[in-house]
Amino acid sequence: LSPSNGTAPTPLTNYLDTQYYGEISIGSPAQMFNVVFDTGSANLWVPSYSCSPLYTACFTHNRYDGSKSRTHIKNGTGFSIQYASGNVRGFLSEDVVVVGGIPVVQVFAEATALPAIPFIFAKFDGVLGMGYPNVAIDGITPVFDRIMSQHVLKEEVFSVYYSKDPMHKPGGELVMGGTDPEYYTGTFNYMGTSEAGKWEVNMKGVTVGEEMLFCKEGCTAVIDTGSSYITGPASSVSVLMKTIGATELAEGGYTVNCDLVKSLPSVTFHLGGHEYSLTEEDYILWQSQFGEDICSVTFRGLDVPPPTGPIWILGANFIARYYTEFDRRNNRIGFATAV
Ligand SMILES: COCCCC[C@@](O)(c1ccccc1-c1ccccc1)[C@@H]1CCCN(C(=O)[C@H]2C[C@@H](N)[C@@H](O)C2)C1
Repeated sequence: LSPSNGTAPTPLTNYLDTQYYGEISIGSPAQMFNVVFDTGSANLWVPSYSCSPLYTACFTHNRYDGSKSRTHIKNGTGFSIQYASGNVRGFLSEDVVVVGGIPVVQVFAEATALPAIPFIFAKFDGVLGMGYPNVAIDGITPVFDRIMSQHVLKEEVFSVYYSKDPMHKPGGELVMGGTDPEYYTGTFNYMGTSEAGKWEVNMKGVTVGEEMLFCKEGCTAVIDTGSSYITGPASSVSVLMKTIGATELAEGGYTVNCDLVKSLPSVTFHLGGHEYSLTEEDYILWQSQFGEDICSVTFRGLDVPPPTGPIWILGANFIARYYTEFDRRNNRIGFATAV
């Protein structure tokens, strides 16, 4: 797998099965950054050298310094992107960005206001949006679109492998231009994206054990490489948690008694005529804190207001089980069993 045969791999790091990120460079000489490759957004931003000292999160991460890059092009337009956790503000710049060995001249944002929560917990520096152009703030052409227009990729697709085992090296892999057979078995099942220009599909239902409990009339599922967990409508997730005997923590997380994990039901997502099941191994995060075992459930309630919502967001814990191909040529998503 190398740029020569039209596919470009980027190894990813897995931090506690909740943060997956890979390295890119910006500028000449190269300034290195760790970024989350996020199908739920479509802009690239990294912390800025001119971030105010008020923002601690800037100083615990790599920062881009335009004055040190001979290929830096000044822009200065204001920028702000909104996440579920709050927004990131800054200004636009342009420079050579290298992803998987492929250089592109890219407009990106230098973040000058980076909220401590949650970014002091981020092991990565910034976010590289892998979403469609119509999701991009300020109409900026996304990185992957710039790479596609160079016609260096064998196929206009990218694929994501997230490992489930923090000791596994690499912790994951992004392949632009194809898939990596080393990380999946069997064939891909494909389904068309539901709405033009978003990495989301129609879901026909969510089954717990043998009973279809949620999304019975159909709903939308977003396949989001930038989310750690699976989120669903708060009411559905609270019923799901009651069904598996989980208790809610203060900050919206859930835990179960580790002794009961073995008997937990599988949760099955009905997508594109196929059933994608997660067992307790896929949705329980077994952590030992201060010598005792904490079994947290990697589901979260999240109410997304209409018309976008109600939606289910299938994040890293789903992708870790189902190797995912994002196909821009055919506007479809493919799943195969990850190894
Ligand atoms: C697989 O690796 C996941 C990376 C972690 C994502 C995340 O857990 C995170 C944790 C710690 C520090 C920062 C961030 C984080 C925050 C914002 C952008 C990117 C990463 C996010 C926490 C808030 C909710 N959430 C999203 O809205 C995410 C949803 C997604 N689409 C993004 O646009 C924002 C996920």
